[in-house]
Amino acid sequence: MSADRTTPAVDVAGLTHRFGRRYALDGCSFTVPAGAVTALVGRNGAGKSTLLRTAAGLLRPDTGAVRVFGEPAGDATLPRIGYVGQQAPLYPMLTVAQTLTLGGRLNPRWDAAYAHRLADDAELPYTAPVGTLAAGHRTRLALILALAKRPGVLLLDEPLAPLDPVARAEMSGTLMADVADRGTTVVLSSHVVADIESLCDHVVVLAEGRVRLTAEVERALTGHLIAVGATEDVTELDDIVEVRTAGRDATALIRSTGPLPSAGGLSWHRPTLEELVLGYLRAPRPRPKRKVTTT
Ligand SMILES: Nc1ncnc2c1ncn2[C@@H]1O[C@H](COP(=O)(O)OP(=O)(O)OP(=O)(O)O)[C@@H](O)[C@H]1O
Repeated sequence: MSADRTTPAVDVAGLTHRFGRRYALDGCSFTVPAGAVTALVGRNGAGKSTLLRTAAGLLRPDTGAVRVFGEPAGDATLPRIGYVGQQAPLYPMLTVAQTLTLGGRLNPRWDAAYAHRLADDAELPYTAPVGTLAAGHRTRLALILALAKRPGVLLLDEPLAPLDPVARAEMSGTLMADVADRGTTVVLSSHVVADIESLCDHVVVLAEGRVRLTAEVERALTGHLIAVGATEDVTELDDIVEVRTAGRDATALIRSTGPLPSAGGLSWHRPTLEELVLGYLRAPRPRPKRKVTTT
């Protein structure tokens, strides 16, 4: 199944979800283009897992909706979704081989040859019970189950975190190949900017359950500048996302699509992805607009 590139793979509209009185998601809206890799970035507790679970149809939001290829996320979209949560959902008593067999029984579009190729590449021990596997092997098995299901969208919650650097590179390569060969859409959460840099075309930054930035990576980088200089000059600038001071100097992330300025007594450069993401993660929460009352 190739991705339909005219409809967003995932359309998140006004998503709000509370656990008790705490807002895990607070009016999140963004779209995920089909056939691309989108990174969901945010600090601990920002709402990434809640968002991915909602998109997977495993959690019903209080308000708002998620559509997957135009259909409301839920039972009907499950066959098109490969979801791997942080706690890889595997049966510890089953062996690797039995787990792959079960994957084949549960998923109508199961690609057994692909599953075995990926398991061979990962050097997974077929006869070992899953409960005895190292954390990295368990994660790879969970990813293989999701990939061999041949989904249209892969929703991966920190998929690379438990992997060693070699396994990380191998798994990244597998994901990239799946995207290139089959047009699979991938949404993955991560804290590691290097992973995002090497894998992702789009980025969504979440903070306190709200979307702070949603953009194509290249466009986001060319749409911002970093200014460094005397605090009184830097803080005068327009469109500041975030500013940090150190002694009498300050560094600011600024929204600007213009060329690098050469004057003004400041030093300017385009942000790296790390500077951009950190700027949005550290930016103060935008204040709610004041109501204007007329008499
Ligand atoms: N089942 C739950 N019951 C109560 N609160 C929850 C539950 N799941 C998440 N939360 C709360 O919702 C907020 C968002 O959590 P979530 O796990 O989505 O964040 P996250 O960005 O994935 O964090 P991390 O990077 O640490 O995994 C947090 O305040 C968390 O404590």
